Amino acid sequence: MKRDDMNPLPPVHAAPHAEQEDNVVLHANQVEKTYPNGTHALDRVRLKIRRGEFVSLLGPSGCGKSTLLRMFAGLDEPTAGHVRWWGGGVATVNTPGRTLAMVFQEATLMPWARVADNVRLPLDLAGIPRARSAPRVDAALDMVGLSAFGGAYPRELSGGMQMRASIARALATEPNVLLMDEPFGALDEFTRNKLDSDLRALWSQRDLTVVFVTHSIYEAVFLSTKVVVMAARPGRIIAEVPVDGPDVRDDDFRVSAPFLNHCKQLSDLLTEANTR
Ligand SMILES: Nc1ncnc2c1ncn2[C@@H]1O[C@H](COP(=O)(O)OP(=O)(O)OP(=O)(O)O)[C@@H](O)[C@H]1O
Repeated sequence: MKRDDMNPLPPVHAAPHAEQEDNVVLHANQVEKTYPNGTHALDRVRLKIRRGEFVSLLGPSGCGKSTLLRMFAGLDEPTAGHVRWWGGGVATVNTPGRTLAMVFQEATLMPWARVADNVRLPLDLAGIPRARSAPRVDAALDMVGLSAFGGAYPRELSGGMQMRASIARALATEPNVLLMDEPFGALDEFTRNKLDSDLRALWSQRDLTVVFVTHSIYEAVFLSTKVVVMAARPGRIIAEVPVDGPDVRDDDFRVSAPFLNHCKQLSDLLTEANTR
């Protein structure tokens, strides 16, 4: 028994409202990060992420992608500059309509707990009673195509299904912003493409802002409304590239001229920045 599809529905939201300042959800303003060991992980990073965008942070190992994502998650602080959430400080997060959830590279499921119990965990921790959390868990499992697996244990799922469960756990919190740190990096290419397609479809159905860390040019172009290109030593942003693609993206998009042109453009940018 295996259903490896996130629930396909028609898209409900259009392009991000890029021109409107009040739609800025996350703002890194001249953010610097130097770790205590002296590593200069981020150099004067300026980035605005607006409501409804799907933004990928793309760059080689060590360019500070995870560091920046962790700052957006409120898990780390800049050594200079500041991060703003919906125009305010970190206390703005977790107020109504302003919630974040994070998905990590590892699924990090509790092996002794059934999938539904794993997905319910953040709701239990938030003290939400079972009567209210149960429909949210069911809805989240349905969104990622795991309705039939709520009673299974993580070991009974494939790697791709475990990542779906991890995404469901984040979605159960009904986040406005989903922060994803290379969630499909450990999966085979076929499964990764499938999950990318389903994630893109899921995003297009919801009022969701996504920030997605990846090393993969192809994945970044397929998923994103905008790709933020980073370089290392020190970690910095070298370009922001809006992706010109259809709202509904399928395998045809992966071989289309705009897709291939964007891949070439990003490859050139990365090569230039990282061979200096
Ligand atoms: N806690 C830490 N202490 C010291 N240095 C750190 C710490 N975390 C990250 N670094 C360093 O900061 C730099 C940026 O790391 P970061 O993990 O943000 O990069 P990344 O682009 O996400 O890399 P990868 O793609 O390999 O995950 C790297 O040189 C890394 O070694």
